[in-house]
Amino acid sequence: MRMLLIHSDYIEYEVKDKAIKNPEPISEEEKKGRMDEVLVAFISVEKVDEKNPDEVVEKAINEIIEVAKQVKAENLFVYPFAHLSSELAKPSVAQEVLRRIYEGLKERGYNVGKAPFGYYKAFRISCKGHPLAELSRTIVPEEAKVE
Ligand SMILES: Nc1ncnc2c1ncn2[C@@H]1O[C@H](CO)[C@@H](NC(=O)[C@@H](N)CO)[C@H]1O
Repeated sequence: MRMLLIHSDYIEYEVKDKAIKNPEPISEEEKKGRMDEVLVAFISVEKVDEKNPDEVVEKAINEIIEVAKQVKAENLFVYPFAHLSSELAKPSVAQEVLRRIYEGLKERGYNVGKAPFGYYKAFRISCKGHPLAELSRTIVPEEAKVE
């Protein structure tokens, strides 16, 4: 899994079109969204994550919360983003992994937003620009690590 973490003044998105055959069903109001004072996690779920989805979900949640505490962000935003890797997991696995990360962050008491899965979207973001405002993380299951 590859994550790009951007501490932002705001993130806003607008759904433009379907990008896969069966995108996540969304309501009219979910076609646009905005969140202010937010740590945005752009996430590409990778093929290697299919070896142990449970483990990568847990690790991703912990990594996002660790950065949220460092930058003092109370709002989080999970953004499915298929552009951080050339070894993507299939959409069905990716959608479930992203859903579990979103739910797990909410369960830990954060105010969490998400962008819909499986669409082309326009988005605007305002990065805060401080030294910890732009971070990346790579997460792999233990068994996938080469000795
Ligand atoms: N392995 C994966 N990890 C994360 N997201 C993934 C994915 N496979 C499919 N998606 C979702 O389907 C859209 C088309 O690839 C993706 N859309 C996007 O990435 C938008 N930024 C528009 O390009 C995304 O919603």
